[in-house]
Amino acid sequence: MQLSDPTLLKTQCLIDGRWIDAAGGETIAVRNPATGQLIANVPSVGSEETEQAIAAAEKAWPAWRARTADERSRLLRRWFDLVMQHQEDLALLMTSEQGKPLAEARGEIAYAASYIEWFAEEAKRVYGDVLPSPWADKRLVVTQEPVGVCAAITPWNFPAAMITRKVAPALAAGCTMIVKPASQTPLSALALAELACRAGIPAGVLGVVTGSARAIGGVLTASPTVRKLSFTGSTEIGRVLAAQCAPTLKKMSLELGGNAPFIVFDDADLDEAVQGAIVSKYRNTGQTCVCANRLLVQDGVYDAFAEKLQAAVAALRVGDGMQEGVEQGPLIDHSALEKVEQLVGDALSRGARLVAGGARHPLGGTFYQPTVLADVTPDMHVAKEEIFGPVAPLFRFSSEADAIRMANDTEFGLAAYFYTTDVRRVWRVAGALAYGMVGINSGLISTAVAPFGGVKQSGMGREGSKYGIHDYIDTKYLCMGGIKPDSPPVG
Ligand SMILES: NC(=O)C1=CN([C@@H]2O[C@H](COP(=O)(O)OP(=O)(O)OC[C@H]3O[C@@H](n4cnc5c(N)ncnc54)[C@H](OP(=O)(O)O)[C@@H]3O)[C@@H](O)[C@H]2O)C=CC1
Ligand SMILES: O=C(O)CCCC(=O)O
Repeated sequence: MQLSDPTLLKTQCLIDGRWIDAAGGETIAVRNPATGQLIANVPSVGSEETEQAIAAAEKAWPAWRARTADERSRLLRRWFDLVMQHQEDLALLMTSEQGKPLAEARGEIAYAASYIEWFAEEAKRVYGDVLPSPWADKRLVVTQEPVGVCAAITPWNFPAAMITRKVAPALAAGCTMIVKPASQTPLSALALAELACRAGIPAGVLGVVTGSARAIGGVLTASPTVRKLSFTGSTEIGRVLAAQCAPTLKKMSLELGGNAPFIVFDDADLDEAVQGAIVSKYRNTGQTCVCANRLLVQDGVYDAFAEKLQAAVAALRVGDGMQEGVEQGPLIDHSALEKVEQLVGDALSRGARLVAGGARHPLGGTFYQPTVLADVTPDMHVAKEEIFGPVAPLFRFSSEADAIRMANDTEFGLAAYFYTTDVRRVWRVAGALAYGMVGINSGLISTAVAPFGGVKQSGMGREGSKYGIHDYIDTKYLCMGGIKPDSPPVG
């Protein structure tokens, strides 16, 4: 990996504006999932360093919140500019540690930067309110205040965007934040932090700690100083963190697992639906929480859709993401590969039919062939579990009511998609789907301007959009008495 700016390869944690190693010198190895090669070692810090990061964030908070929204906005804007100036280096770092194709990594850097830009703008739009008073001698005012010291725990599948989607609104609102990135992809987080420092974000306002998830997570969740935790990852760990945050009653944003239905009705434009399915299912080699997990296809177009999808999947180029033209990288690690293998094996053993792929890729390592399974039924594990791999299971349905029942038959409620050309059906189905986000004739829904988040076991809170900053704000009510009865009324 040849970076134009080699100083972006940071291998230390950021605490109180200083780059530090673990007190005991322990490290975590970061490897390229496409080659298995060691890229770098980063510190494996524990509770002591995490306490220091919290103390630094607490110390930095009063001055940071006291800055005007415009000042915070300008610093964020400078950070955005630097991220975009270093897009290529950041993309190279990401592909090296995460495996996604370079074109997707470049796209993720622009996507990550868009959250910084968006919240730099939103920083100036956190409005209070004046309420009509029920008392002649009192004025009622509502102010919006930063919640304080925040923490973020982020996953490996979007090593940059999941960080900026949390840090940018937190900093815009006047909070400080400590980030614990996934151990498999810390380099993107550290490079972003380096650029935040260069942008002039003051010491302590942003901290990054890498290391033992349990130790760091334990301290962040137990600390009464940390007033909010934002987590993206598995539902299983989300529940653990929610329990750990309960004693200190922190605010929480949880962006957890999904089991997205992708419904194709008889009246859909099939070519558009296939294109949408490729984007939704195979983006990041199927490793996103909004990836289509169950493709529900109506009787009348089932065979035609399967055939077209098979052809599109056969054209996908698998390989090392560093190679130009590659569209499918490796899975993140061997346990992800084994999970995908087990899910496919279970489906085939219960009567699913193989349409494409269905095995490890000849490239070896953690590469898996883009796969399509037909005749999949609700008793198979793929119907219930988040696949997190390049496997598209096709289910058959006959009526709209069946499709809605099958789509909602899951504990998850993050994203859903459907394809139809009937405008009345659009409104009926969109209203009936129990999901936080619905793509209609679109397989790609993510953007910084829209609220991202789920219902049911997919979590709580919204990220991005005008709503995203509210997760970092406390509403305060001021009741001002003693106003002379002849003062002019307000509100
Ligand atoms: N919603 C989403 O976007 C994601 C969903 N997933 C789902 O989860 C499955 C497993 O992936 P996995 O990476 O293990 O996801 P996890 O939920 O285990 O990891 C996500 C983040 O949580 C951290 N973490 C793990 N355990 C703890 C803990 N006890 N306390 C505090 N932090 C913790 C991880 O740290 P560390 O890396 O150090 O372990 C990482 O930073 C995937 O197959 C997929 O189904 C996974 C990633 C993202
Ligand atoms: O999988 C995730 O949790 C990240 C969501 C990616 C997106 O914003 O589309």
